[in-house]
Amino acid sequence: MSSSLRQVCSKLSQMKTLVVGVGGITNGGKSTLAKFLHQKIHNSCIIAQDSYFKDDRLVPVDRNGFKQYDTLDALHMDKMMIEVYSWRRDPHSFLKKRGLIPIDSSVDDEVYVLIVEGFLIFNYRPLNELFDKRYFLEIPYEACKKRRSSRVYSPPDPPGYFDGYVWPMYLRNRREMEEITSEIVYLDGLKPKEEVLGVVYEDICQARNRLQGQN
Ligand SMILES: Nc1ncnc2c1ncn2[C@@H]1O[C@H](COP(=O)(O)OP(=O)(O)O)[C@@H](O)[C@H]1O
Ligand SMILES: NC(=O)c1ccc[n+]([C@@H]2O[C@H](COP(=O)(O)O)[C@@H](O)[C@H]2O)c1
Repeated sequence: MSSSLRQVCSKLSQMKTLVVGVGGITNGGKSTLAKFLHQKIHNSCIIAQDSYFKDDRLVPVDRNGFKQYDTLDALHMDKMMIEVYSWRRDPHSFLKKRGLIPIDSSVDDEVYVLIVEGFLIFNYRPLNELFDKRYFLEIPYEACKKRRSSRVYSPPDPPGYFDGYVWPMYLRNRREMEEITSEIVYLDGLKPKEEVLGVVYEDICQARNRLQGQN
């Protein structure tokens, strides 16, 4: 192996990484929390599951005529995993390519933090097994229905979609998630934002400090 290649390999192996999952119910506050963490944590970035929805023409309807958006089949999980693996291979270059750190910066000792955000991130086994920390935001039926009614998706929710499709799918997906994973920190998404964000931030800082202290 050439000495420059050896140097690169050594730098990569020195990089300490933390993969944080921010999952939860629709409108539970996932993207609010993920954005806050990204703003506060140096060397962090977000990969959001929402960016991987398939084109509407590829999403089938169920027997009630509702578009089946709330399943893993509605998402390009293969493409999402390519992004995640790309970060894992070399987080420093990943951040540089996305303009999140200066192009001429060199690898530093700080932990690189990947924040993966989405409503079905813990249901997809190849992704779920990569998390060091898992957070799940939950809010009750009424609050969820209210928040969802003021959000406009593309395509927008048709009449009856929440009760006829979104809520039953939430219950089903949550059951499936709990069958495959147990190490989840549940968060009450009705609590004031500052409180929810503060608790998670402190928890991640502790995990990061522990990692940083390891040689
Ligand atoms: N703790 C909270 N208390 C009250 N409203 C919140 C809280 N967290 C998020 N929200 C609001 O709920 C809506 C959905 O939040 P968002 O972060 O987009 O949810 P998600 O990404 O889970 O769908 C937004 O209007 C947001 O401002
Ligand atoms: N982004 C899209 O293309 C799209 C389209 C239709 C519905 N949705 C909805 O997005 C929800 C998941 O995202 P949130 O957790 O951000 O609400 C799902 O409940 C799904 O019904 C998204």
